[in-house]
Amino acid sequence: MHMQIDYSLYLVTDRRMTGNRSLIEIIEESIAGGVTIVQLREKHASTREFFDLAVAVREILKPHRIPLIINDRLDVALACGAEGVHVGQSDMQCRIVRRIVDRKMIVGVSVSTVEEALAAEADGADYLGVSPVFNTPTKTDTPEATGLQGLQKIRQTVNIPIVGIGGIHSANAAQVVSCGADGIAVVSAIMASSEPRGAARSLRAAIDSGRFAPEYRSQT
Ligand SMILES: Cc1ncc(COP(=O)(O)OP(=O)(O)O)c(N)n1
Ligand SMILES: Cc1ncsc1CCOP(=O)(O)O
Ligand SMILES: [Mg+2]
Repeated sequence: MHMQIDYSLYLVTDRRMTGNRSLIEIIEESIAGGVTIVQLREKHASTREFFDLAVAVREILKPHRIPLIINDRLDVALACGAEGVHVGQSDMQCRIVRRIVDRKMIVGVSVSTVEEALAAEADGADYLGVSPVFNTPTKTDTPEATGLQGLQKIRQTVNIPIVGIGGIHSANAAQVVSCGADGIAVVSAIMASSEPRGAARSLRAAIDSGRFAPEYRSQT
């Protein structure tokens, strides 16, 4: 088994949003603001570029004991010594990933329905990315948004940790958490912010307030 993972504030990177800033600097700032887990998401990099970047990101996460998750690519995750890999419904299936790696590797799976959630849990997923909770311009090739109600249904169905992703920012993060999510995963709320440390801090405050706001649960 791997160490206990804190999924509460999950940063998913996107270099299209970094402008002239360095990805490493944004990640470091976001950690100072309270990010607990980082996914390197590179949809256009060459394999070599992806690997080199993964090694560099891993170096900065290590002293903070923050797990690195690699999007889509189990080969890159294994090669750079990342703690985990995240796969979606059109990526390598979780049960096939599990044939290759043991329980030490964190495997996350994107789901948007109760059926997908149950299948991923049975296949050995460590956590689920409920995706997308809200529509988002960051990723448009998605199934219909689950909304808070869909997220809640999935929460009531599976026993593994779940994070909400898609259109989440400091004004709605508390609701997502109060619906039972173990955390929120964000791209633009941190990556597109001119102040990633402050953005992460605001998200952290919202997450913490959501944990103490069970009243949302009965409303959704
Ligand atoms: C935490 C988290 N949840 C969902 C996703 C989406 O994964 P996927 O559906 O495979 O889409 P891409 O990110 O690969 O475009 C995610 N990356 N992370
Ligand atoms: C990677 C991903 N998977 C589902 S929605 C999404 C993008 C989320 O981006 P944002 O946090 O900017 O809405
Ligand atoms: Mg994917």
